[in-house]
Amino acid sequence: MSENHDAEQIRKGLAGVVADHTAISKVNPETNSLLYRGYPVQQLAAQLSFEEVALLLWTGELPTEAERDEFLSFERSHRALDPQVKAAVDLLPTDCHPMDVGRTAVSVLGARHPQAEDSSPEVELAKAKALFAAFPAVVAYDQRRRRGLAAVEPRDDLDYSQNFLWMTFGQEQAPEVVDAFRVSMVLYAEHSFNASTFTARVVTSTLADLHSAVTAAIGALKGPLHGGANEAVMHTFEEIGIDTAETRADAAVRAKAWMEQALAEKRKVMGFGHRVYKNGDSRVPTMKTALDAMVAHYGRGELMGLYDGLEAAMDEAKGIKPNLDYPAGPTYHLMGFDTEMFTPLFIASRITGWTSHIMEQRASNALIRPLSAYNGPAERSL
Ligand SMILES: CC(=O)SCCNC(=O)CCNC(=O)[C@H](O)C(C)(C)COP(=O)(O)OP(=O)(O)OC[C@H]1O[C@@H](n2cnc3c(N)ncnc32)[C@H](O)[C@@H]1OP(=O)(O)O
Ligand SMILES: O=C([O-])CC(=O)C(=O)O
Repeated sequence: MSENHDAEQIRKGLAGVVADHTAISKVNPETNSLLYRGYPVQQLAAQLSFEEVALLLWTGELPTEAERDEFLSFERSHRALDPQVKAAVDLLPTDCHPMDVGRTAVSVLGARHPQAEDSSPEVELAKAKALFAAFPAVVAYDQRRRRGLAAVEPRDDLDYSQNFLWMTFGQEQAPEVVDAFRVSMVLYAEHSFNASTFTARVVTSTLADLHSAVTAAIGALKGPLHGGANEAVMHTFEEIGIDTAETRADAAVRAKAWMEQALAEKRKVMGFGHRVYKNGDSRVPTMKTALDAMVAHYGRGELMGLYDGLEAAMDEAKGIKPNLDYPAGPTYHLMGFDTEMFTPLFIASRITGWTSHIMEQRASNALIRPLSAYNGPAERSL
C-alpha cells in the first residue's frame, strides 16, 4: 500500500478504532461496567486481595488456594529494594518527577535481569510477578528520600497493601486505610486499550522485551490526560485552596465558583471525562466509597465540599462526569502521600494489566504500524 490515503480515513487519536481482540478486560460504556477476565470489578474489589486479582489478570482464572499461597510467598520474597536500583534512584534529584524515578527503576531492573532477552511465556510471567513485587519498594523509598528519610525494610508478615504502606510511612496503618488502598490497586489494575497499555503493546509488537514495554508504558501514563490526572486533581484542590477549618457546604460553594470560572476560561479540568465512558466511569462509585471511608477516618469533610462542588458544577455546565482519578487523588492525599507520588501508585497497580497485555500481544503478535495521510509539501527537487 502507498501512503496516499484519504484524510477521511483518519481517526484522530484512534478514537473508535477497534485495534485487536483482548480476553483480559471488557469496558462497556453502555452498561457502565468493567469486567476483568469476565468478573465485575466491583465484586473483585469487594472480595479479593490485590495479589489474587493480579493472578487472575495474568492467568485468566482465579487461583487455587495452593497457587495463591505460592504466589504470596514469591511476592514476599521479592520485595526488597535492589541495591543497584537504589543506587540509580539516588543519582536522580529529589525534585525530579517521581514518574521519572519509576521509569528509570523499571529500566534498570530490565537491564539487570539475568534473562533480560528471554521472552518465553514462563520467563515473561516470572518477570511480571517479580516486577509486581519489586516496584512498591521503589515508590516507598522515593517518597521517603524526598522527605529526607531512610528506606524502610519490607515485612513478610504483611500483605501487599499493608507492606506498601509500611515501607512508605514506617508505621502500620489502620485496617480501613489498608482496605481503601487495596481497593484503589484493584480498580487501577486494568482497562483494555488505554494509552499506556496500547503503548506497551506497540513496543511488544516489535518483539522487544517486557521491561522495555513497561518503561514505555510508564512514559505514556505520566501525562495528565491519562494517569497524571490523579496528581492533577489534587493540584486543582490546592489551587482552589484547602481550608481544614471550613464547612463542607462553604467549600462546595468556593469549588463551584472555581469550576465555573475555569470552564469560562475553556480550561480542561483533570479528573473529568473519558474517551470510552461518556456517562460516568464504572469504577468511580467503588472508589468514591473508599474515599468516603478515608474522609470519615481522617475527619476531613471539608475536602468533600471541594469534591462535591467541582463535580456538581461540571455536571451542570457540561454534563461531564468524573473518572477514576477524581476520587483516587484525594484518597491518596488523605493517606499521606505527596501529590507527585500518586501516579507512581497507579504504575504499581497497572503493572498487572500492562504485563498481561504484553503476554497476550506476544502470544498472537502482529507488528503495530498504522498508516498516515501525508500532508507535507508535494515532491520537489533540491
Ligand atoms: C485513568 C485515566 O486515564 S482516566 C482519564 C484521565 N484524564 C483526565 O482526567 C484528563 C481530563 N479529561 C480529558 O482531557 C478528556 O476527557 C479525555 C482526554 C480523558 C477524553 O477525551 P476525548 O474523548 O478525546 O474527548 P475530548 O477531549 O475531545 O472532549 C470532548 C469535549 O468535552 C470537553 N471535555 C472533555 N473532558 C473535559 C474536561 N476534563 N474538562 C473540560 N472539558 C472537557 C472537551 O473540551 C471537548 O469539548 P468541545 O467539544 O467543546 O471541544
Ligand atoms: O481507558 C482509558 O482510556 C483510561 C483509563 O481509564 C485507564 O487507563 O484506566
